[in-house]
Amino acid sequence: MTDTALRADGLYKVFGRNPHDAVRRLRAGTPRDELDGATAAVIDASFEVRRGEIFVVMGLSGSGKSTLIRTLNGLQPATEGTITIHGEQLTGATAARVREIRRERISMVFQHFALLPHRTVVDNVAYPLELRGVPRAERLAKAGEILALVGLDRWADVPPSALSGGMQQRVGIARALAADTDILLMDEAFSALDPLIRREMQEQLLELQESLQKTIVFITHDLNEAMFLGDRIAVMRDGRIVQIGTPEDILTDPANDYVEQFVQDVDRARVLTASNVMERPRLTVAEGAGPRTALRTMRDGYSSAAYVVGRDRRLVGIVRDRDAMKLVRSGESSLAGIVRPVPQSVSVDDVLMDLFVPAVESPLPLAVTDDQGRLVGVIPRVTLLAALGPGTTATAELTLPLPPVATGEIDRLLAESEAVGAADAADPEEVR
Ligand SMILES: Nc1ncnc2c1ncn2[C@@H]1O[C@H](COP(=O)(O)OP(=O)(O)OP(=O)(O)O)[C@@H](O)[C@H]1O
Repeated sequence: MTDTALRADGLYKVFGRNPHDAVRRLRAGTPRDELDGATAAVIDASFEVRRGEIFVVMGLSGSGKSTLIRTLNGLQPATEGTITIHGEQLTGATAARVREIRRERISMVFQHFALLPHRTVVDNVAYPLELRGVPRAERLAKAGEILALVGLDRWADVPPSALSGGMQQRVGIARALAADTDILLMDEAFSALDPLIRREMQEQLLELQESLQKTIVFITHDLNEAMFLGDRIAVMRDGRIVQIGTPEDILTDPANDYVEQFVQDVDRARVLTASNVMERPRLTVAEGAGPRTALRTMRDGYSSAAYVVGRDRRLVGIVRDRDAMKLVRSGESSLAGIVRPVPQSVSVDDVLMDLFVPAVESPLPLAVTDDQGRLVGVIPRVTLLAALGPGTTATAELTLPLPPVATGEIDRLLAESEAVGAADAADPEEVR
């Protein structure tokens, strides 16, 4: 089994007169708007969607998204090119086989829910199973389970019209899940919902996806939605895919001016993660180092505190300049007694939106750790603000809660302690 659930190669969909001739002309370089009598809705689309991935197709109205999705599920034949679903070619299959592939492999969720008004919620969800001839008791049991999954089990026996828009769309999703196909095609599935409900639905979809691991092709004209949901995003313009990439790729490295203009309005705080903006940690002291080394590091970094890292750069704690000074005064050679717990650290995958509170509460540039607890980066507050992109004007680091001890004072103390022959417990490891 391959890891590719769905793939398109050189796909064209042209409506109107002489579609194959139009494809030939497009290939020869004729602009799309000079194809008299023919509309090229999808032009030379090639991509693959991996199993378990949310692949978003994003573009303005008329860019060809709906046509692409209808071609992918065989509702309308491609003009040229191929579509492969789990290794089987859809393009070129008989109409009967296309219907079978669709039934077994692909479910759709539509913008306007497309529920059956005279059936109860549970019967709507059970409908795809009914089409497959699953006995009533069995399909109702399965539908009930899925309704519980989307939090609608209490509403099983009412007609869809008794539900709010968001709840109706959850029924639509439940129906698609009941079909138990690997691939879900979602066409502007949340676009008809109020913004707050829409946000909730996006979050719920991601939650469901964590456990279900479906292959989802999600169509939207909303870039924020695309960025929030997509593992990868294909940006369409005038029938062509102009860029395919992760949300971070598209935000930080737009392929052309068109994509760049699009991403200007993106809510970066929901897209970029700590790993996208973190810097190399500078203020670190090895766990085995002594208070004098720690003090020098803090003095050189004009900081009142530093991170302490152990073997493999594991984040161990934090030391403060005042505590280190006390140790030096008392002739102590090990840092161990003054290492405090790190008040705030974040993970590489946390989105910027979740970093603000920790950043405000952190006495040092925010520590970023990987899943093994290693210190892999830090985020100064100014970097966090700058990362929010156009319009942010912050130019200086905010003041630390506790200002560092004056360097002159530290210099004096270090000189005095050297004069009496004090030394740190161990040579500090090289910490980069
Ligand atoms: N059945 C059809 N016959 C002729 N032209 C069509 C047909 N369906 C779509 N088109 C044209 O193909 C182009 C792409 O339309 P499509 O609906 O795929 O875009 P879209 O990105 O989904 O836009 P929207 O979000 O408005 O639906 C448009 O120019 C549209 O007019």
